[in-house]
Amino acid sequence: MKTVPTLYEWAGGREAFERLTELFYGKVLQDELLEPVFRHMNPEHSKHVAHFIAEVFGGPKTYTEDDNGSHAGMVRHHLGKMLTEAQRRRWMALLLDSADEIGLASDPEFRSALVGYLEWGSRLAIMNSSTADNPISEGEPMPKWGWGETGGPYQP
Ligand code: HEM
Repeated sequence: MKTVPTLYEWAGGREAFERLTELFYGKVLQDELLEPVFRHMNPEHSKHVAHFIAEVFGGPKTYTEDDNGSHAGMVRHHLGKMLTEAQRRRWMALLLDSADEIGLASDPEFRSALVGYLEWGSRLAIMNSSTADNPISEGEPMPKWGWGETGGPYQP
């Protein structure tokens, strides 16, 4: 039986995600729509986001174990930020430009999974940014993303 690699393995592991977010947040700070919301980001921000996505994609538990993060903690960073759809679209565009520029795997299957995850996560980030109440409780597991489908319609 063939073993299916995780998205994390396919992408090239931790280093690939760290390169991706490093380039991306450099672009963000040059962008007129996004710079105002990221101006005061933590110096570890880029690494934390890389580790979050890597863990969701089946990599090691770096975000939850070494960075002291959690799913609820990640969501908390977005609460009350009042992010807009225009900012989300720019965020997506710059992240996908960065993926191309670092030469991240560009096969249709990987990119479909990557874009699917980023669309899902970025839309939730915008929704969460318009409330003060965290919809995710402490202790809830990290999301998991693989090669397949999301598995059902949106449930509020
Ligand atoms: C898949 C989508 C996303 C993921 C996985 C994600 C992940 C994260 C993580 C892990 C943090 C905490 C970083 C830290 O510990 O320093 C964070 C913070 C933040 N994110 Fe996101 N995010 C996503 C989408 C977005 C989008 C679309 C926006 C805005 C357009 C956004 C805006 C922010 C802001 C403003 C912060 C706080 C920055 C600060 O510390 O000042 N995020 N995000």
